[in-house]
Amino acid sequence: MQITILAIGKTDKSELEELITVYEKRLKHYIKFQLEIIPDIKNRKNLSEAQQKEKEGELILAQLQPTDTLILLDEKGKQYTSMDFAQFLQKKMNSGIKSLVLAIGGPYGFSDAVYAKSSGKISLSKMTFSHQMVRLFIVEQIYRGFTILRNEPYHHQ
Ligand SMILES: C[S@@+](CC[C@H](N)C(=O)[O-])C[C@H]1O[C@@H](n2cnc3c(N)ncnc32)[C@H](O)[C@@H]1O
Repeated sequence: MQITILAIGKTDKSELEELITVYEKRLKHYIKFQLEIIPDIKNRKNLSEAQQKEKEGELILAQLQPTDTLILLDEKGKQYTSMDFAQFLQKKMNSGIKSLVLAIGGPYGFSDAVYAKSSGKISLSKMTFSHQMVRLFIVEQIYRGFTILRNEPYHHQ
């Protein structure tokens, strides 16, 4: 299985980005992994919030392959402990799917079309985080999940 984090927004040279790269590199020892960034829409000042969400939704859906299983990072989604999230990853691998795509939305979240295409929603907290922080948190949790599955000394209960 391959895991892709699909995110709307900018890449920048912030300290967060550096940390994301650290976990990205670590994760690649366990699984095929990629972070795919869809650049911000240009001229979005002319768009209403609904129009921007719609357009971002089209860009997200255009990236998907028929073999992708799409899960959304969404504050209204299901919350997991890290142990349960590790089991979630294991179950996805056991199910034989080729590709798990974890999507992070833009400033106004996901369009209805994206929700309709998704197979589930995961919440990292009831609080709202910036898309950049969500990138870091999810990549660290995926890494943590694999260390749990391998019984490696990273996660302590
Ligand atoms: C700035 S937030 C958008 C918030 C927007 N009000 C919404 O309804 O989703 C940008 C993206 O970060 C992700 N995100 C933010 N907080 C999250 C959380 N607590 N759990 C999971 N994903 C989150 C979601 O993918 C969201 O679309």
